[in-house]
Amino acid sequence: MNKLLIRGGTPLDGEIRISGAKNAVLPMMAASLLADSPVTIENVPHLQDVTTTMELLGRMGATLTVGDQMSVEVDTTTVDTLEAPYDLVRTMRASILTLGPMLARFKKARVSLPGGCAIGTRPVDIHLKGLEALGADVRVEGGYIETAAEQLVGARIVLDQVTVTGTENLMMAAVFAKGETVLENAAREPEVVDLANFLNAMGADVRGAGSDVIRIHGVERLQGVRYRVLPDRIETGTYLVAAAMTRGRILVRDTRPELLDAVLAKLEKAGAEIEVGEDWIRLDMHGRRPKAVDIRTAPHPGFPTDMQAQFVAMNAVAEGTSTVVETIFENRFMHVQEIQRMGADIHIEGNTAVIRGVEALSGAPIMATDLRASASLVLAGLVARGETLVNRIYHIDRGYESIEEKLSRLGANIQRITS
Ligand SMILES: CC(=O)N[C@H]1[C@@H](OP(=O)(O)OP(=O)(O)OC[C@H]2O[C@@H](n3ccc(=O)[nH]c3=O)[C@H](O)[C@@H]2O)O[C@H](CO)[C@@H](O)[C@@H]1O
Ligand SMILES: C=C(OP(=O)(O)O)C(=O)O
Repeated sequence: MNKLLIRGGTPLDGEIRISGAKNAVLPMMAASLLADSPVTIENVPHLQDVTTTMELLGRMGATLTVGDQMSVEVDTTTVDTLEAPYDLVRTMRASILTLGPMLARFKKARVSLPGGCAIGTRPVDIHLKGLEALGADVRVEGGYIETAAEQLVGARIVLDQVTVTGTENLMMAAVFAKGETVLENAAREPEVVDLANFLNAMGADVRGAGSDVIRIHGVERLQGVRYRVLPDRIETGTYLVAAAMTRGRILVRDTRPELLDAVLAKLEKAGAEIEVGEDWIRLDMHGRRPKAVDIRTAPHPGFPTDMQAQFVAMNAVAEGTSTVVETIFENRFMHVQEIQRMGADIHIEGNTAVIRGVEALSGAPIMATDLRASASLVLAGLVARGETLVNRIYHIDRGYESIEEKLSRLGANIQRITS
């Protein structure tokens, strides 16, 4: 099993480029099931989740071709198996995103229930209620969601809770529905907007994405397009935090600063000097220790839960005491006990972590439990004295492209150990 060995203590210094967004490319690959001619997605990141999605679409019978410029062509005209099986869904929850498009285009779908994961129970009840509201017959049997509908019909759907993949699934399900579908209390994440733009480029009529009301007018068909996926704002934020907590400086290229307002505001509060251009962000700590910042996660445009763990790691070595409140997932503090093993002073009470910044962490063997928790442990390793060995890094490979190469380019002492 692969591990990362980190020798901490070097301030990061240099520049890197950001990859395409995992959480935008995965729904787009699923949405390619809606097109009746091949779709080409550009700026596809080299991630385990992308490989899993390619395998999933391949098993359905789609033809996938990897092209130049990080592009992937998906031809779903050859699809003959309308199922997302458990062995793939269990490794990647985002497989649930095939449910809406499969139902819309092929009138039926069978998708394994994703189940819980390290960060929480993560039910999909809102996805299923929404499909029923569109007129689908939905049954859960033997761990599988089975759904069918000859013709979906537009409806007004008020989502009980803001859900990103729920919004995306229903948006995709509704593209061929008769009449208008209105999604209220919709997620406003940039990846939802990117998916809507992608669907519209294929010929769909989706309006209002980025606000909490999305209107979808059903159309007859969607055709293939060439589309470039937006940059990954969470990868961007992770490298910025890495630079801030090592008291370093960084230039991040090929990103979109306006997608990170909440994160950049917190980094400035932590003492970082930040400069932005159209597609770049420069952060400089001028060698200073970061100041602790309070965090409360919230749906976009609030502070992203996917950046919470990284800020916990920064606060662990920052000057002062902070509170970090996780409001989206009930169990997203798995990184805390590992960072404590490195000498951090953190107390958890319910959904709140109280963090007293310490001068230094010390390297230790630690265990990654989920994607962003793993990233936070790597960050902690970068500032720790001595060696940190991060185990179970397959979680990191789900969402970070070549993390050790990018960090090495910034001067970090990090290497992958394969065994
Ligand atoms: C592939 C992808 O885009 N993943 C992102 C997506 O996950 P995902 O779309 O799974 O997360 P949701 O936005 O759905 O989850 C938000 C909250 O709603 C709850 N909920 C959701 C659906 C439902 O049917 N019932 C229900 O109760 C969840 O348990 C959670 O407490 O948004 C999360 C929140 O920004 C991010 O952390 C993930 O990185
Ligand atoms: C929780 C995440 O991803 P997923 O929804 O794919 O598990 C994440 O990207 O931090």
